[in-house]
Amino acid sequence: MEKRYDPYENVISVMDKAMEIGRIDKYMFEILKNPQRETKVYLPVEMDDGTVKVFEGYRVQHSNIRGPFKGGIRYHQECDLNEVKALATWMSLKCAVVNIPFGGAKGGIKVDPKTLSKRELCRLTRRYTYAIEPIIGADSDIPAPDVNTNAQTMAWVLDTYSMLKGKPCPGVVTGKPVELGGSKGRASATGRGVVISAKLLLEQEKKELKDCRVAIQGIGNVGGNAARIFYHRDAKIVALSDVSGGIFSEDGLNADQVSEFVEKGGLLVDYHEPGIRHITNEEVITCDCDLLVPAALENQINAETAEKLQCRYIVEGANGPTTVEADKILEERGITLIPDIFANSGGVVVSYFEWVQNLQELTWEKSQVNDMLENILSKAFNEMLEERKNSNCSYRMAAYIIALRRLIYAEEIKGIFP
Ligand SMILES: NC(=O)C1=CN([C@@H]2O[C@H](COP(=O)(O)OP(=O)(O)OC[C@H]3O[C@@H](n4cnc5c(N)ncnc54)[C@H](O)[C@@H]3O)[C@@H](O)[C@H]2O)C=CC1
Ligand SMILES: O=C(O)CCC(=O)C(=O)O
Repeated sequence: MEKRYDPYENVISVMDKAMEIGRIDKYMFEILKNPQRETKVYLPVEMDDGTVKVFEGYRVQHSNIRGPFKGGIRYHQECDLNEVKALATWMSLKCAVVNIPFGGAKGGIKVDPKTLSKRELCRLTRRYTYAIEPIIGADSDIPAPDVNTNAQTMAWVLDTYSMLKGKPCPGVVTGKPVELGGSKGRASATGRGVVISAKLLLEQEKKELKDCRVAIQGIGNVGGNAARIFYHRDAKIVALSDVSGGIFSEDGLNADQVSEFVEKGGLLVDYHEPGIRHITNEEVITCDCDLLVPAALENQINAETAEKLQCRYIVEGANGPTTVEADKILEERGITLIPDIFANSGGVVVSYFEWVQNLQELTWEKSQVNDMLENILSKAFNEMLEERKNSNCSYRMAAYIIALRRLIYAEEIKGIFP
């Protein structure tokens, strides 16, 4: 029986194992285990009916050893400090494995955004920005979108922060609308990175995307963009899901059509088309496919579901979708997995490009952004392959070993004491 899932315990336990496999001295582990700063804020917000509700918000800054803190903001009813700590730690590891000059952070608010009007969400976002304003900034900590937040949310953060500073500060957030200094290609970057990861993995296996039957859990920013790109590269999308459930078609789904329906506010439970059948979210994870992309929340591939998987490959679009117990089962069952800290890094890589464009007051073309993203991911993938050979380990262990070595080296040369 699997014990209660704790995302922070999960990431610490994977770090521990990677240090052993990579023969990394553990004297720095205590530092990396703990975030540099945890901030909790209480946010009074006036509701449309005139009542006041107080929401709990967080910003955890795990490490800025390799560059300014960086990471998204999540709105979710189950979000808590522990989850945000795990997400912030994954950000430090992610930026290190693809070798971009950022540290790791994450923010969140415990709220179900579906229960708020657009004006209430705007007021909540502005209040949160006001509360964390002293600890964010283009040279200190740069938020971005995550679950249930998007370019509109980032526009509100940017506007509130700029008002407080008395000048436009585009570099304080990434993933903002292109019209406000966002980068072309950022909205689809995480999904694009997932597809690039799948392509790089399949090349190792002497296979191609066009021969692949893909199932994707979550059709939001990451899953929806990945689905469209897979579809346009001739992979067959057999299953897609959102919070309401999943749809399956042996002949393949038209990802453009389904995404358009979802982008207009539709739920998949209401999506109907000849030849599709409705399935549960667990059935999406365990359906008959070659490649599974979890792109929703943590703890989806656990000891229970891992035994039932029918896929051959997993590319983790979500952060932390797989538990430590499940990882063991996947290895025993010969299911190959590209880990979140590499597979979903496309978002933060293009966030880095956005930040560089903002600081230099430049705008780059989408083709340039996409080419640079592919170059960074290909280089980091080759480093993972090399480490896999040297340490005779999984892709997850290889990614963690590379990231931990980089973080520890930066700690060492900086020196611990001021
Ligand atoms: N947005 C980004 O750039 C990045 C996001 N990620 C990670 O990717 C994952 C998804 O994030 P986004 O696509 O941005 O979020 P999103 O809010 O745009 O989409 C989330 C999707 O998951 C579905 N979902 C929610 N709860 C679910 C449940 N219990 N079961 C099944 N599906 C459920 C939603 O209906 C939606 O389709 C998260 O783990 C996030 O941390 C990672 C890197 C960057
Ligand atoms: O684009 C970013 O800065 C971070 C995106 C994010 O939150 C993530 O990679 O999990």
